[in-house]
Amino acid sequence: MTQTILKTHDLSIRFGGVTAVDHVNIEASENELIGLIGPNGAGKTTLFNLLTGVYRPTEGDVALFDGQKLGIVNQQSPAKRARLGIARTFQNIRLFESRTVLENVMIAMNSHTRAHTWDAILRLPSFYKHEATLKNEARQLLSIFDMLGVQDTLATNLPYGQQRRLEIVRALATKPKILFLDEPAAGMNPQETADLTRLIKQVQQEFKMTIILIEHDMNLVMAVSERLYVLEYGKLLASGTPAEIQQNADVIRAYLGENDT
Ligand SMILES: Nc1ncnc2c1ncn2[C@@H]1O[C@H](COP(=O)(O)OP(=O)(O)OP(=O)(O)O)[C@@H](O)[C@H]1O
Repeated sequence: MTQTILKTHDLSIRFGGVTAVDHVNIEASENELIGLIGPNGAGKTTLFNLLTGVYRPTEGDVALFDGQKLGIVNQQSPAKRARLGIARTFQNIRLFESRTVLENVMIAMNSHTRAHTWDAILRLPSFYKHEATLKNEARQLLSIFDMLGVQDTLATNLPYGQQRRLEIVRALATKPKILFLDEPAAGMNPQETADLTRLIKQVQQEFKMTIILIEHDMNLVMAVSERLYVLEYGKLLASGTPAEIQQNADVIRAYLGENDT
């Protein structure tokens, strides 16, 4: 039986007069791949910011489970949230540009494993052992993403599509239980998008993690998602399988309305 790993209860946030997320109730199970779609300004990124604890809700909450209730996301510090198993990528790329690809991944791992500061300062044997283990794990991750060949390249010198992939590798490096991807295909060319579609599926299968993604590329989101939630004006408009959503009259109207403007 699949276990619920995340569940929201009447999740809402208001900015002045705008209710950007309005009493949204969603849930995700272990190893499930969920797409979050909706017209521009529907509240998708704001919902992500609530789910990952960046924003505090005006009303409602986000609970995480691991067989039992782990805690309410927005009551935890960012470090505690990472330890609860949440990782995300952002619409705009946030890499350490002047560090190599390998260093970028190792830094992400290190922030998660919390290397012992004194070991590092004193250069104790345990420091070198820790460093070697991290390097090994980082290289394994890069190899899955076909990026071992660029491990010594500075992040800033990578082509755009590879920078986006590196962001996903960095998020995976923290060994999350839930991975949030905010428009991972934004700005990618069709070939890069096709490669990414395969990779997202591969990550879900190999790492057995829950993935929740926002994506405007309908081919990608319909190809990878097992279930979709559709937002409109901050409210949940529909949920269902890709086939159900593609035939949902309310969803078609919401998207056609967007194209009319
Ligand atoms: N910090 C904020 N302050 C005020 N209003 C905000 C803030 N963040 C979002 N909003 C408003 O909330 C609504 C939802 O915005 P959001 O960015 O979440 O939509 P979205 O579905 O992610 O859009 P897009 O697909 O264009 O990225 C919009 O009306 C937006 O202007």
